[in-house]
Amino acid sequence: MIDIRTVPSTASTNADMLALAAAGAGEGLWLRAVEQTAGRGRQGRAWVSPPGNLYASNLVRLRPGDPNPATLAMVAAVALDEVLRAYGATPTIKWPNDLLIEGAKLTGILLERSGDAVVVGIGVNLAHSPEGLGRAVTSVAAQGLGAPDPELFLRDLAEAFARWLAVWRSGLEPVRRRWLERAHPPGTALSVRLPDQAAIDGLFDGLFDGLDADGALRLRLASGEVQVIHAGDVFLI
Ligand SMILES: O=C(O)CCCC[C@@H]1SC[C@@H]2NC(=O)N[C@@H]21
Repeated sequence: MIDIRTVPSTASTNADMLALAAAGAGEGLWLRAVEQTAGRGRQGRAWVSPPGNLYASNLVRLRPGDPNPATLAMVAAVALDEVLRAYGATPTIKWPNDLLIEGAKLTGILLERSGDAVVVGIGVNLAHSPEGLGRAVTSVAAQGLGAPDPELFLRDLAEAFARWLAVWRSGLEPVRRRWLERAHPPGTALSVRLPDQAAIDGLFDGLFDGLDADGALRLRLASGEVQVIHAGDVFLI
């Protein structure tokens, strides 16, 4: 059952949802904050969170036989893509889980796990595109579409997420197929930075070669070899 709670301000809805999960909250709970004072991004980065954009976290309780929990980011991405299209935007998905418009970042997805609880945190630039990520950013409003009401947007997103979650539970493949339909095409030039940036081989350039069956990125290197990448930052080049 979908249950949406809204608070005016908090440090991070992901942190709050992890605490709620530890206290026994059930699947389907969403927490939205009008603003966050310590929003969390991927790989330890901050997520600047002024009022006007969507900041929300959702709780999934893993069940035996569920696909790889990391692929819940794909569930979030295809649900977000569907709702954004209903609002008139035409994003492109970039691995692992960014939605972009003309190369500029529109959304962020952060998964955090504790035992059988996976918190799916979602930020969507509805009204503003906060700078400081070191990359191009955009918002729905900047696309000339008007800024959607975050609460109404979240209701649509919660419904789409629940539907795609049920699909995911029947197997990853339909989610993977929709993800690929909405992603940049095969052959797109990508640059990948692995999480351990100090590693001597931490940067790969190559061509997008789809996803493997588990949702990992396939990158075709200049040598022709395909590198399968499970975690990292990906840039369009
Ligand atoms: O770096 C990214 O791309 C992921 C950003 C995720 C931000 C969202 S906003 C709601 C939830 N609460 C957080 O603290 N982070 C996520």
